[in-house]
Amino acid sequence: MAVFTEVQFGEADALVQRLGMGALRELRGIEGGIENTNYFATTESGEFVLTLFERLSAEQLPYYLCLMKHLAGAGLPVPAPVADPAVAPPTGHALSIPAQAPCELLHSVAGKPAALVQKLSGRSELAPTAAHCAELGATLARMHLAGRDYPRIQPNLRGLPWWNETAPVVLPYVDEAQSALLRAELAYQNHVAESSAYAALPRGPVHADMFRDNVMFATDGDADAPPRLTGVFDFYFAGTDTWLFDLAVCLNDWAIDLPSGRHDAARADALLVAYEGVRALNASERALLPAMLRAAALRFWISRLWDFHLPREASMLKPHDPTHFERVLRERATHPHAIAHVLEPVMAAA
Ligand SMILES: Nc1ncnc2c1ncn2[C@@H]1O[C@H](COP(=O)(O)OP(=O)(O)OP(=O)(O)O)[C@@H](O)[C@H]1O
Ligand SMILES: N[C@@H](CCO)C(=O)O
Repeated sequence: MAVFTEVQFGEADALVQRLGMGALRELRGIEGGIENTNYFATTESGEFVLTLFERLSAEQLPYYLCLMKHLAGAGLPVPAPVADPAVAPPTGHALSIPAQAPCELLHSVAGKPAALVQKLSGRSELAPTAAHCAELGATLARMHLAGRDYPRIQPNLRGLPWWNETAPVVLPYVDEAQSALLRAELAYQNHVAESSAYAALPRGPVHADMFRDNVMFATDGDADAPPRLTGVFDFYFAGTDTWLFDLAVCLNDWAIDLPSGRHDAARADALLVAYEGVRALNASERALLPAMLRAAALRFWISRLWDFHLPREASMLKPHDPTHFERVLRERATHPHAIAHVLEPVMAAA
């Protein structure tokens, strides 16, 4: 559980009242999450999540908050951030808006930038079936398409430049074999990023962290009804990147045998078929999927090593296990064609 910054009831109350949500009834620190401070806030008008951003700056945040608003407006199950009625939304094209311009979705609490978003109904499914993966795949593709007319651009701040910068910081903490793997994979990913096939990949705003614990499914249906995805949250690692990287992050988390790190073919197949039911992968994407699965494993191996060995103070914090993504990366690098068995049925269905 992570509450890095304690919020006084009175300060949260003042915020929700100013935003027109009525008086605050309850404020509860949230277990889970390692990046930001999160509280459930129940007010007279409903349930919300109050997030205080611990690392992201007020200049970076409008990209994420406006993206959530954009996707929610396009009908995606994404929590809409609550706007401050006293702050006028900026006018003109998003690219012409200075980063320091006031953002109606961004507030300040306990000296930190903060947002208030709708609380999603449902719960995360930590043991997903092929049916959950199909819901996820279709939603991911719809999100990619809905992001095409999102005008803001901000790089994925946990992309290749961050891996290059952070690897030397974590290398002193790993053993020789791990160090060799990390350095070799980084060299490979730098090489892939320079290729013309990589330059040709379609891109746009991507979530880049759509793990099982960032997605909700309905709990109100009968037990035999197919699962229904009710929400995607935690967009604070989003950025402009390739759609394929986003898909690879999802495959590595949703369609995997957790103990071994191997692909689960039935779940990977369901996820890809559903994704392609909304948007077909092109030839460059098919060719680079094995490389992006490795990239996605490397990204989370590095960030977990970083969080594990260089932790921050938090009153409630459980860092994730870095060795999981080391295992996934070894598996993807040793069996780059494992995903081909999954792509074949997708190709046949297309
Ligand atoms: N909009 C929301 N609706 C319902 N629950 C939410 C919402 N946002 C966050 N939560 C709850 O808060 C918990 C922590 O949130 P989150 O995953 O965003 O934490 P974080 O520290 O920002 O991110 P990370 O997953 O990167 O560690 C989630 O597991 C979920 O239970
Ligand atoms: N989803 C990430 C944590 C937040 O970035 C992980 O599992 O390492």
